[in-house]
Amino acid sequence: MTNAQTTEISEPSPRETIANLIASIVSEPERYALFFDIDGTLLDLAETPDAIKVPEGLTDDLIALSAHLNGALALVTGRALSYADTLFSPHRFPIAGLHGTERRLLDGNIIRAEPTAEFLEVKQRLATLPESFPGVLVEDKGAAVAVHFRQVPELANHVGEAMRVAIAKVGAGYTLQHGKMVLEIRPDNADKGGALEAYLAEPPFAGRIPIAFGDDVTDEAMFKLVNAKGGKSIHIGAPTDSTIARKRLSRPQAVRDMIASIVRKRLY
Ligand SMILES: O=P(O)(O)OC[C@H]1O[C@H](O[C@H]2O[C@H](CO)[C@@H](O)[C@H](O)[C@H]2O)[C@H](O)[C@@H](O)[C@@H]1O
Ligand SMILES: [Mg+2]
Repeated sequence: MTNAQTTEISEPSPRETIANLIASIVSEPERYALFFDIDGTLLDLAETPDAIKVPEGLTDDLIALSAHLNGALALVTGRALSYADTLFSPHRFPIAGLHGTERRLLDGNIIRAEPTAEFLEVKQRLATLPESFPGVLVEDKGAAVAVHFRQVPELANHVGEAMRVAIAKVGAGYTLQHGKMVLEIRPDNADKGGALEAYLAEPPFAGRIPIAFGDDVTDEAMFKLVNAKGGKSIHIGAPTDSTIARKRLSRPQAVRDMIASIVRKRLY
């Protein structure tokens, strides 16, 4: 039977939960480290990798939020680090690219994966895939390669088959990464969880509670680490999406609104 007491101790609504989190980050910034995925989290998804838009004001808001956190804000993306840098240029955020395979260190040096000869050969062959499958798009990311079929979803099975053949040819040291209308071959020696762990071992991130935002399969590794560390994992997407994240925002605009809200509350 429901009574007044059960009502009082009921869980806060998702909106209240996010509002409480915003209030905590505003009032106690020294407690938190924030980690953002890029595509589908900070930025709306687009038809092709190069068609994404960084909304006006987002870079400034991220810079302000980073300053509020004394620098404890990093981007953790499947994009190549060098490409991710261009999105927020000339600012240089701490960034882990290629799903954690590349990472800029505090001193500015970048840890990178060295592609094997086998990988480079396979990448070259994959570049010709659009000749057999028009509409498929091959994204050369240096030490990784992505094959997109967002514009030709009916070719998903053909891309899957081509990528299974390709990964078998590449051999050890690489893995097949699933994503949104994309399959990638990337080094298997790292993931986004490992990137977070590495950041959390360094100042200004060390000793802080991690909060991670992500929308895709690759972000589950960050959520796993964050959940284990008692942090906050926030999935961007529908309530029916399969995720181990414990909180949810519906779309990238909601993430941008949350960032703007922290920044404005801090300024006023
Ligand atoms: O980890 P992320 O920052 O989310 O990067 C994941 C992949 O994002 C990009 O592909 C996705 O976004 C494209 C642009 O919106 C979209 O056209 C594509 O269908 C998505 O899969 C990027 O191109 C990949 O390299 C990233 O791994
Ligand atoms: Mg994403």
